[in-house]
Amino acid sequence: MTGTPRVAIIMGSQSDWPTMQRAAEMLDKLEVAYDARIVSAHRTPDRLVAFAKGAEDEGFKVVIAGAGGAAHLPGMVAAMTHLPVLGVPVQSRALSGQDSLLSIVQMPAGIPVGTLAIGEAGAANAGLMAAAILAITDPALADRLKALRAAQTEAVAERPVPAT
Ligand SMILES: Nc1c(C(=O)O)ncn1[C@@H]1O[C@H](COP(=O)(O)O)[C@@H](O)[C@H]1O
Repeated sequence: MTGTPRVAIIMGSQSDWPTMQRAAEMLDKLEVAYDARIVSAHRTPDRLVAFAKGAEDEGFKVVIAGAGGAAHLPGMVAAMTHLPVLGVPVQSRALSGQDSLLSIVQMPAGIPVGTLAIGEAGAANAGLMAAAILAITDPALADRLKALRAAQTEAVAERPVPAT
């Protein structure tokens, strides 16, 4: 997707990309430019601070942050930017993503993270949510969002195909 990226997709590790790719695919479908980066509160704290403090100046309007386990990334980014931050709990092996979910969703009042569902569905919905936020001031994108939803509705059969 060309154009200045309006959405930043950040993730704590390369291992999160198969999940976070669902957000990227949704934004591709909706023709929304994004930039995907690996940023970790734990392993690359300086990169985290530089990203979060500079995100607005870079032209981003929404941040999607995915992390697993002790998922401090979304909350730490939210602490350092006024941009809306959408958190995606990546499914962890040890605790199936319950740890990721709880560490992202339980923010103290004053620093919000819009938390999505665990795993790929959450990542896809984060892409949709980011697009919906941008669509408030972008009528062409709003039309593309409506068309995508209509196509999704159209694709649902009224009756199930008999099991073989
Ligand atoms: N939760 C975080 C953060 C963070 O919150 O900053 N940085 C990495 N991680 C997570 O560690 C998990 C395991 O990472 P590795 O697969 O690299 O060992 C990943 O799901 C990542 O998001």
